[in-house]
Amino acid sequence: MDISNKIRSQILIDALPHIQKYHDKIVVVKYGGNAMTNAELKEAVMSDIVLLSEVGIKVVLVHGGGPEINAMLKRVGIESKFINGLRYTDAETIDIVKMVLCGKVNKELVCALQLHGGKALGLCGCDGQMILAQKLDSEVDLGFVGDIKKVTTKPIVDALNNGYVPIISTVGVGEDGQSYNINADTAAARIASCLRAEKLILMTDIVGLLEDKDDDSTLIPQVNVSDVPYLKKKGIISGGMIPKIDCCVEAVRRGVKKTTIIDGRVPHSILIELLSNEGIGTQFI
Ligand SMILES: Nc1ncnc2c1ncn2[C@@H]1O[C@H](COP(=O)(O)OP(=O)(O)O)[C@@H](O)[C@H]1O
Ligand SMILES: CC(=O)N[C@@H](CCC(=O)OP(=O)(O)O)C(=O)O
Repeated sequence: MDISNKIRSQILIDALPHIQKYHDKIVVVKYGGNAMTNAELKEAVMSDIVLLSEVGIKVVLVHGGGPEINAMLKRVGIESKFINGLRYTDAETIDIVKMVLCGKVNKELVCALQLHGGKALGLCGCDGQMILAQKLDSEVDLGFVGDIKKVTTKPIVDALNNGYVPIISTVGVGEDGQSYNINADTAAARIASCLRAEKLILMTDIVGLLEDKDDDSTLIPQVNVSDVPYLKKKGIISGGMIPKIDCCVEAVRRGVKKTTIIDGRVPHSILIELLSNEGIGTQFI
C-alpha cells in the first residue's frame, strides 16, 4: 500500500469509533458566519451534514442570517441597529427578519441540502409553536426581540425520526401570535438542551476561544464551564465571545454533553470535529 492509501484508510478507520459514538444521537449545529456566506464553504457544510445523516447521526441545523437581514434592511432603507449584540427589532424590522430568515435563508438551505442528496425540512420557531417566546425584558427596549419561554421539541423529533434534517430559523411566537426575533446562538443552545443533544456545535469566524484574541496560536482547546467566570474576570472573554460562551455554559449546564465552538472558515470543520481524533476549536465540558 502506498503512503497516501495508508493515510486515506487510516482516516476512515479513525472515524469508526466516532460514528459509533454519535450513531442515533442528536447533534445540533448552529450555522452562520463565513461558512454561510462563502459558496464553497456552504457546499462543504451541506455535504458534511448529508454524510453525517447517512451514517445515522441525527443532525439539527439552526441557522443565523444576520448579514442577510442587514442587507435587506439596507435595500428598503432601514438602518440596522444593535444593542449589546442584539438587533433592535421594531414592527417593520420583524417583518423583514421573518421574510429573510424564515423565507429566503431557510428555504435556500433546504434546497442546498437536498441538492446534495439530503432530506431537509425547513421549520421556523413559529411552526408547531416550537419556540414559544415572550418580549425580552432588558434595560433598553429592543422591540420584538424574544426571550425563549418554552421549546416544544416534537416537530424536531418527528422530523428526525422520519429521516429529515430539520433546518430551523429562529423566529419565535408569543402566546398572542406575535413573532419575535431570537439570536440564533441562544436558540441553538436552548434547542440543544431541550433535545438533550449529545453535542452542540457553534460555527464562528475565529479558531475558538483564544487566550489572546489577536493570536491564533493561543487557542484554549478545552474549558471547564466552572472556569468561565474566572476567564471573564481576567478579560480573556470579551465582545462577541461573551454571549457565545454564555450559550455554551448554559447548554452544558442544561445537560448537553459536549459543546464546541469551531472555525467555520475551515472547510469540513464539522466533519473534522465530529469524526476525527483531532477535533478542532474549543470544547466546553
Ligand atoms: N478570547 C477570545 N477568543 C476569541 N474571540 C474573541 C475573544 N474575545 C473576544 N473575541 C471576539 O469575538 C468574536 C466572535 O464573536 P462574533 O463576531 O459575535 O461571532 P459570530 O458572528 O460568529 O456570532 C471574535 O471574532 C473576536 O473578535
Ligand atoms: C435578536 C437578534 O439579534 N437576532 C438575530 C437573528 C439572526 C442571527 O442571530 O444571525 P447570526 O447568527 O448570523 O448573527 C438578528 O436579527 O440578526
